[in-house]
Amino acid sequence: MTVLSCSGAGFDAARTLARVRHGHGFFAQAISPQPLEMLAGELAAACASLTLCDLDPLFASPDDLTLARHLASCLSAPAELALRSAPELGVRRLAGGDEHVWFDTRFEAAHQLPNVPAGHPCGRLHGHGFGVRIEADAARATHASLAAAWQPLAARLEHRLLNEIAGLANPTSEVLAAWLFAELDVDGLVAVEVYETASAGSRFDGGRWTIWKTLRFEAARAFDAAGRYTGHSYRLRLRLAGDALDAELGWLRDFGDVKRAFAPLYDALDHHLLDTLPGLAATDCASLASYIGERFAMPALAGVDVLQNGHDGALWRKEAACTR
Ligand SMILES: Nc1nc2c(c(=O)[nH]1)N=C([C@H](O)[C@H](O)COP(=O)(O)OP(=O)(O)OP(=O)(O)O)CN2
Repeated sequence: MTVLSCSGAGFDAARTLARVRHGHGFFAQAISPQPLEMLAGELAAACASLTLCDLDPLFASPDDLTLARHLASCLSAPAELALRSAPELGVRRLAGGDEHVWFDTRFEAAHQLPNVPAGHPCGRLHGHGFGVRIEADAARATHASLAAAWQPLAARLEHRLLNEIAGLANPTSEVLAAWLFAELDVDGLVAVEVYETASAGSRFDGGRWTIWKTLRFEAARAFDAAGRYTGHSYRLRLRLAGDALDAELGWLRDFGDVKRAFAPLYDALDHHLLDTLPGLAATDCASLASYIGERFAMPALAGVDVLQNGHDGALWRKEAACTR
């Protein structure tokens, strides 16, 4: 088990790429074993040093990967560094040095889950604006090649009833992510993520699925030696992982089951003073993530993310190497 810190910071800057001069609102996210305050301070300083800069004289080629490498090099511990240069585009540089590009897209479609128990809302014909993230090896794919590879899939999925498509008779997020992984013609494909709703999603990397359910809770804590209080709208992401789906239901575990099983812990956290929670050693995000990870006894639980302000927080992981 391990706990990592996670922090985010943005900067606005100009650059020339493919001879076109333009500007971006970049957003960087770093994940590292450093204490949160140290990671957040170093990332904020690195981003501030690029704020409102012309990047052209600073870098031989101010592309996303070069900037991600630069920001990672400003941190005093090895970190995973993700950089988003547009709402739908970004790169991810893992702590070990692997580099990925990702492209986000969407499609609108209907589906129903035919094997769920009677009365389950997903047994009814309904629909979603499905979010999709395609992530690939940066040495073998580009944002443009990912966007091009998506086009034939978009034509097959957009405004369709997914159950009528070969291979999607039971179109859960997990089945859809694996189907897209098989159907996408992408050199160096690393993973596909599918988001049915803003609060739940699934990732398939060719062998293993991760699913998550995101919840919010509102809580207070004492934040200094004088015992003064502050409060946060915490974002909590519960992650489960496995290398096989339930043969009939086509999922690792119903998102709704994850939420229901978590309800007793949720009730202990939401609208409470965290300092009074029995067994919680400290109220920083790392302590909270560990507390939840150690107490939420759901088989296949792989991770717990606790963010206190949307981008700063801690990631508890059952396996050290896994940040997604
Ligand atoms: N592991 C999976 N569980 C569920 C899937 C799935 O694909 N994989 N799909 C569904 C439904 O299609 C549903 O639309 C989405 O589920 P859920 O997150 O439970 O939906 P809500 O938006 O209603 O959740 P709230 O937390 O109440 O907002 C069900 N499960």
